[in-house]
Amino acid sequence: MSETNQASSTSGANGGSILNWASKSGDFKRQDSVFRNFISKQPGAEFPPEKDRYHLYVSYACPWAHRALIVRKLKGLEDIIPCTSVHWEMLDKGWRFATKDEKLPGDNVTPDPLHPDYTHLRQIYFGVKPDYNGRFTVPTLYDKKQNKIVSNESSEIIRMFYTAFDDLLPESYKSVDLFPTDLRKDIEETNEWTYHDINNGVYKSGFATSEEAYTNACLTLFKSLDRAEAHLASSQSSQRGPYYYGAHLTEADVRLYTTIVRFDPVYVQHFKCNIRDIRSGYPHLHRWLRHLYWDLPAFRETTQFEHIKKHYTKSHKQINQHSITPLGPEKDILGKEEEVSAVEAALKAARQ
Ligand SMILES: N[C@@H](CCC(=O)N[C@@H](CS)C(=O)NCC(=O)O)C(=O)O
Repeated sequence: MSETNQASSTSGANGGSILNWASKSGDFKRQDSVFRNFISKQPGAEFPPEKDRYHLYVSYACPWAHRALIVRKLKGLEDIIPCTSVHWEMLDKGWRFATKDEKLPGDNVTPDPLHPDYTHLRQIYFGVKPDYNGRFTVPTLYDKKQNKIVSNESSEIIRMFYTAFDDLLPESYKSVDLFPTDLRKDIEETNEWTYHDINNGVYKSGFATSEEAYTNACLTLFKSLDRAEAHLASSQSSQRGPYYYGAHLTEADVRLYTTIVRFDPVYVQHFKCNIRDIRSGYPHLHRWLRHLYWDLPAFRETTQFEHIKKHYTKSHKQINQHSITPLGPEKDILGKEEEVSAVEAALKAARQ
C-alpha cells in the first residue's frame, strides 16, 4: 500500500474497524503495544541518549500520552526530546495532525515537523514498518536518525525518561527521581490494580457492549477508587502527604493523575462512570488532584481540557453518535480551595 493509501484506508490495523474495540462478550480489550525498545546508555546500544534525536508524538487528549508529557517536563527534557501533539479528533483513519491553519490550545499542536506531507500518525507507523498491523497509538517515541519507532508503550517510555538522558541534564533535573528504590515494590503493586481497574477500568466501563461487562468494570473501578481514596486518607492524615507516597512525587502520582483529571469532565458521563464523581465523592483524591494541577506546572501545563473533552465526545461515535460535547461540569477542575456547593454546605454545617 502506498503511504497515501495507508492514510486514507478506513479499515483499522488487524482488519477490523478502527473504532471496534470490544470482544464478543462485550468486554473491552486493549492491545499490547508493539514497539518495545529502550533508549540506553550501554555502549553499542541501538538507541543511545542524544539531544534532538528522538521525537515524541502525543495527544493532549490521551491519558497514556499524558504520562509521557508530564515526565518529559518534570525531567527537563523538553529541549532534548521535541514533541508534537496530534489534533484531538480521531476518526476512522486514526489520529491526524493539525493543519497549519488550525490553532489549538497547548504547545506543539502543529503539522508533523519531520514529515510535512504526512496527514495522519499512521503514516509514521507505515513509514517505519510497511506491514505494521497493530494500532496507531500515542505516545510514540520516534528515532529520526534511524527512522525507527523506539517505543509506543507509555509505561516504558516514562521509565526511559527517568534516567536515560541524565548525563545531558543539570543536577536539578538529574536529581528528580520518580521511581525511588525504597518505594519501587509499593509502586509496582499499586500500578497493578491502578492500571487494570482505574486507568484501563474507565475504558472497560465505557467501551463495554454488554450490560454485564459494563457493570463488572464499573463496580471494579469504583472499588479501586475507594481503595485509592482510603490510601490517600491515611497518608494525608498522618501528615505524610501531599503525594501518593507522602513527601515524594513518584510514578504512582503520574499514573493516577492522568485518569483522575479526566474523570469528572469526561468519564463520569461519556464512559458511564457515574456512581460518584471525584469532586463530591472523593475528598482526598480531590485534594491530591488539585494540588498536582495547581501547584506543579508539569501537571497543569500538560493538561488541556479542550483536547480532552472534544476528543472523547467527538471521536467515539459508537458511544456518542451525534458528537455533541456536554457543557458540564461547570468547571473542568475546581480551584484549590473551592468545593461544589453541597460539599461547601456540609463543611459549613460541620464547623457550626
Ligand atoms: N499501552 C499503550 C496504550 C496507548 C493507547 O491506547 N493510546 C490511545 C489513545 S488514548 C490511542 O492512541 N488509540 C488509538 C487506537 O487504538 O487506534 C500505552 O500505554 O502507551
